Amino acid sequence: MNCQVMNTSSPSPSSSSSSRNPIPNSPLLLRRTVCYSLSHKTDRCSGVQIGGCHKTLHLPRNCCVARWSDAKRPLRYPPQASLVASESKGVSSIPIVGEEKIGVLLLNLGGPETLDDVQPFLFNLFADPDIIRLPRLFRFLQKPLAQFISVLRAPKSKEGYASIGGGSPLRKITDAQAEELRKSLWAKNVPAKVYVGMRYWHPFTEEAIEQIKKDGITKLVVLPLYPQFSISTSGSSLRLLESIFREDEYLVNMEHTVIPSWYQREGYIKSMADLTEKELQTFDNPEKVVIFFSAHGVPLAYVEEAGDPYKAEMEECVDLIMEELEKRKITNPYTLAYQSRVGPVEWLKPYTDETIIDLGRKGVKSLLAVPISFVSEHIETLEEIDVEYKELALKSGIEKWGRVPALGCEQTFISDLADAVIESLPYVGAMAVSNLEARQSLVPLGSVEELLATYDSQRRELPPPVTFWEWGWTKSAETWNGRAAMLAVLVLLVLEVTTGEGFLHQWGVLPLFR
Ligand SMILES: C=CC1=C(C)c2cc3[nH]c(cc4nc(cc5[nH]c(cc1n2)c(C)c5CCC(=O)O)C(CCC(=O)O)=C4C)c(C)c3C=C
Ligand SMILES: [Fe+2]
Repeated sequence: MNCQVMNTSSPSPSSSSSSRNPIPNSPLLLRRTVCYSLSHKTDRCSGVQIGGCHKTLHLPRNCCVARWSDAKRPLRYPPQASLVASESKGVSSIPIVGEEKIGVLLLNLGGPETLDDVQPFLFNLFADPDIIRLPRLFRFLQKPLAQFISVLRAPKSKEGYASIGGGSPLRKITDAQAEELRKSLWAKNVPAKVYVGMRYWHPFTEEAIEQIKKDGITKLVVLPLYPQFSISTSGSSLRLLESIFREDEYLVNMEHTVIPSWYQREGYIKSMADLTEKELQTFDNPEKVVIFFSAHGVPLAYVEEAGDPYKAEMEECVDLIMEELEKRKITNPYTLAYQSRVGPVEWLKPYTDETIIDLGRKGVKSLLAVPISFVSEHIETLEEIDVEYKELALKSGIEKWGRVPALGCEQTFISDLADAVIESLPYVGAMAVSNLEARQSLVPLGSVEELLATYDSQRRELPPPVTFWEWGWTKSAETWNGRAAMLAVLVLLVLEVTTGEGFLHQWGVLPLFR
């Protein structure tokens, strides 16, 4: 990990080119061009489009949209001397530029810090309606269901966390990133305080917001630490923020903007290419290595039914990294697959495990895994990729396995995040910048409410991505077993709630409110 992990208390301040060579028969071959239709088509839509264009995003008329290149014009801030709080003097009061107090809120997932945290962490995760969205009629079952699934999943998850040292490194890494971002902003003459708000574990988003209020922040930039946008990650955190903002007079009046995704930023792409290039050099024949992008999956329905831009952003992100590598005369074969699926429903394909086996079968001997959906080391890089997928690859005939580290506090990356924050400042509180043609992200920069209105506005039901048990020998049998199990448990839960008797009452899970 390239972070100097700090023990800060929290919330802490803080195109296709013919020379490129995708794997033969890889699904990526058919999905080279990311296409999205707005009221104006963008350049990217002029490429070859095979395999179906993903959903149209309908933007609200007054949607706040920023153009990175526009926003790159230098911003005029008062010189360092006019700052009220000077970092070097160790003054702990909040930095003020003019009358404004600038804050940056980093949103992240959070992870259990000890094995005892695992089950309650899982409860928080499964209680999130953006992870399990129950039919309206069954919404009242969200918490008992979350309790049930978390208790059942905890032993398996605990094993994983035990194998990476007894807890998730996420908090420490995110705190360190926050501190580096703060330093970078100050170095660029933008004195801002940086906060960390986690979705499912400490420091919770609510805690960060309390601190932001206490500090009297007047302008807030919300920056999810996920390069690509998904309903299940950034979307979920923004949904939570929306509800917190709506109920609070201070927050309603505080100006803010959101940077919903930033996978297309030059600094991020260059940093990913740098790390990949470096790691390729550890192989005997670097040019023969297959670059294997592995992204965290989401259930297919998120993309196909709810309009999640995640898959499109992921594919475009891979394209951009490969384009950058190509500029450096690196034209290795590459592919993209999705990992970490949970439960019986269909997730984004191709799956990482199946793709590894397939590549082995095709005679690939060297593989470099690139985790691409997350910027910190976490359980899915340290355990799933480094241990499980490596083992699978070696069994499948792959002889040399490598893995690109997560970005962590890599300097170019952090500096670019600071630039993203600075470029977004003119849009804090701004409305109705409607240059759609210039829009470079599939999800526009904007305020929380506007942003959430651009996708998933109907919040349709999503099939639960998890089930309680699986058996059977075929995928289809597992699917139906899972659905039957789900239905059975729902019926049991309904009976419990209506009769006041049953196994959840025996375990003390119900009633929820005593
Ligand atoms: C972009 C990243 C992520 C997406 C998309 C995502 C969707 C998603 N995740 C689950 C279920 C679980 N995720 C778990 C851990 C976890 N997830 C991400 C990132 C994304 N999740 C990270 C970084 C982590 C690890 C945090 C850490 O502690 O290091 C877990 C818990 C671990 C386990 O038991 O496997 C679950 C469960 C779903 C269902 C989902 C989409 C709907
Ligand atoms: Fe996850």
